[in-house]
Amino acid sequence: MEFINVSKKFNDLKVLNNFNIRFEKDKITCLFGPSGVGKTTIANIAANLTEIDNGEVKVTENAVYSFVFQEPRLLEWYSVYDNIDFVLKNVYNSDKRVNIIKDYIDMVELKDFESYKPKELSGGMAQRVSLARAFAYPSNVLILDEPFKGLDMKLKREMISLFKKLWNESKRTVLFITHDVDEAVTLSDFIYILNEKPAKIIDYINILEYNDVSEVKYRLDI
Ligand SMILES: Nc1ncnc2c1ncn2[C@@H]1O[C@H](COP(=O)(O)OP(=O)(O)OP(=O)(O)O)[C@@H](O)[C@H]1O
Repeated sequence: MEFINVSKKFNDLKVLNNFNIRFEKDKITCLFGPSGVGKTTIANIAANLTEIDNGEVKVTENAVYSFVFQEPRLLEWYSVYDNIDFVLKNVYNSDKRVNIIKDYIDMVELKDFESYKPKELSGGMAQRVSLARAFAYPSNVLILDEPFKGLDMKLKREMISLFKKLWNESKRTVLFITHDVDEAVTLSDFIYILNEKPAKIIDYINILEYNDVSEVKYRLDI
């Protein structure tokens, strides 16, 4: 997926001006940078949720998207099971759905909670449902917009390793937005460091080129 000379303004605010970026297929690419720099705007353009003013966005053919946000965004009146079922209704027949949903509920270790409603879950459990829902959906592009923000350190580490497990079993092109150095270094294959307005890529890191993550952390410590 690639942006070529993309420009986007909100009223008088130029968020992107002739902006170029590339997201590799089935890799995790991180957009790292301060609040307001345009990370969510880039993800929304990639997902075709925001129109651009100028330029070109080349998207994988048959791109299908799923999302995980900071808030789990579950349907309050539905159970854990039904929240996942809801997004799969138009995709699979009921027999197939049952198997997929059970598998994913199992993978996020919520087997005993499938009939619980979101308000009966902890924040971490609710976020696990939203991860399961995003992976259960047959997307090939996954957008993670600060999905671990607000979780304590222990929960964050658990969620990151759970994410890796799910992703290793079912790889997709991931756009991962974060402000958090540890998250960026632990999860990403590639990191774009953004700054300035309109947004500029001030550094690009291929994590695979590093044996020592402390060097990457140093580069992210801007
Ligand atoms: N729909 C919109 N209408 C007007 N302004 C917008 C809109 N969406 C984003 N903006 C503005 O564009 C700029 C970039 O916003 P964006 O949400 O992309 O930044 P971000 O890097 O994702 O920030 P954060 O890390 O805080 O989520 C901000 O100044 C924001 O106020």
